[in-house]
Amino acid sequence: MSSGPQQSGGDTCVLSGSAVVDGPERWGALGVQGRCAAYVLALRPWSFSASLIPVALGSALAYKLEGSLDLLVLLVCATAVLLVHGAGNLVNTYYDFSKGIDHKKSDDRTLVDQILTPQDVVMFGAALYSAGCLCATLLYFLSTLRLEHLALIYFGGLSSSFLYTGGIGLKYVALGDVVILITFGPLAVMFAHAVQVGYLSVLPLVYAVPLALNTEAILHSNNTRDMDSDKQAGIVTLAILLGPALSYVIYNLLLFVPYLLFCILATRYTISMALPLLTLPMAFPLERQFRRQCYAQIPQKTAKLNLLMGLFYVFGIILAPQGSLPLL
Ligand SMILES: CC(C)=CCC/C(C)=C/CC/C(C)=C/CC/C(C)=C/COP(=O)(O)OP(=O)(O)O
Ligand SMILES: Cc1cc(O)c2ccccc2c1O
Repeated sequence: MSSGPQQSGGDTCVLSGSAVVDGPERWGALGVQGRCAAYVLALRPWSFSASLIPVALGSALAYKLEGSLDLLVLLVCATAVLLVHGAGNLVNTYYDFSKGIDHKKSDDRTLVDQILTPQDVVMFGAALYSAGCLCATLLYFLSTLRLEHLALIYFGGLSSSFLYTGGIGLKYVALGDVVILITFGPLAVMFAHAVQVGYLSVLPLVYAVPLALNTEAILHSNNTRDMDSDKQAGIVTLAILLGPALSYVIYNLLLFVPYLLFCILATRYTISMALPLLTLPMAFPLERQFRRQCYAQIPQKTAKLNLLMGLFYVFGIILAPQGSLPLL
């Protein structure tokens, strides 16, 4: 684990480093337990709330607006989405390593530090995709959603998770942000809603907007932090195209526009929509850290904010008086 001071933008940033790495000898010495921990950490579980919250949001909407909530369907749906997300993270680990993008100082050093072999990562990713497909099959039997609709959304999510870095590698041509905005927002929310109510609806897409923007803030801070090494590796991200100053503007928009939307919802519809505003005090230190270019832990801290903001958003929907939520 790296820790120490980093001079940046005239301020000193304290680096607390990634939680993943201790060195291959240590993992080897830990035996089966150590290998299991290596597999779990390779998934980068700190990011999982980004896919679980949209599932909670879609299910809360189904419960509140249609009165439908099946806990088993919710559990299987959350597992499917988590498995596809985890597999996407592994595909990202594999391709970033094979293209020489991950290095000794990267957030993800599973392959760089030989904690796992590329073969391990490929096998693990394939196992997660297979388990995800099993869950989708189970959902077909548990939900009344038509097969073609279920397959369309599920395989849309699965192919996005692969194509983010695999195949054409959308992340490498500055399209990663679009993939994240769509998959972690509208797609996952619509999926969770559709398996509960049994049909596709545009309403969850609209409710997904504030959450999707905040989730994209996680990725954008990640890409801003990695700007120099990504440039050296010859890939193009939105952060590289924009540069540090505009990237800061975009980060602020992604961080604060959702709060503006919650203010509008709270004043025009129901006060319970003001609940996510309770996380505003967590957003200001992130803005300051970004401005000082202390990027080290911003993605993880933004993910924490995303989890809390998302939870308050879901509670806000559940607590809203009947008939008070906008139906478009
Ligand atoms: C609707 C269904 C069934 C599923 C949706 C499930 C989801 C949310 C899938 C998205 C999977 C996906 C695109 C994963 C990629 C995650 C990601 C942004 C990894 C980070 O990549 P880097 O930008 O390389 O970050 P690092 O620098 O930390 O490696
Ligand atoms: C690993 C990782 C890293 C990220 O920066 C993410 C950002 C948004 C959503 C998911 C992410 C993720 O899984």
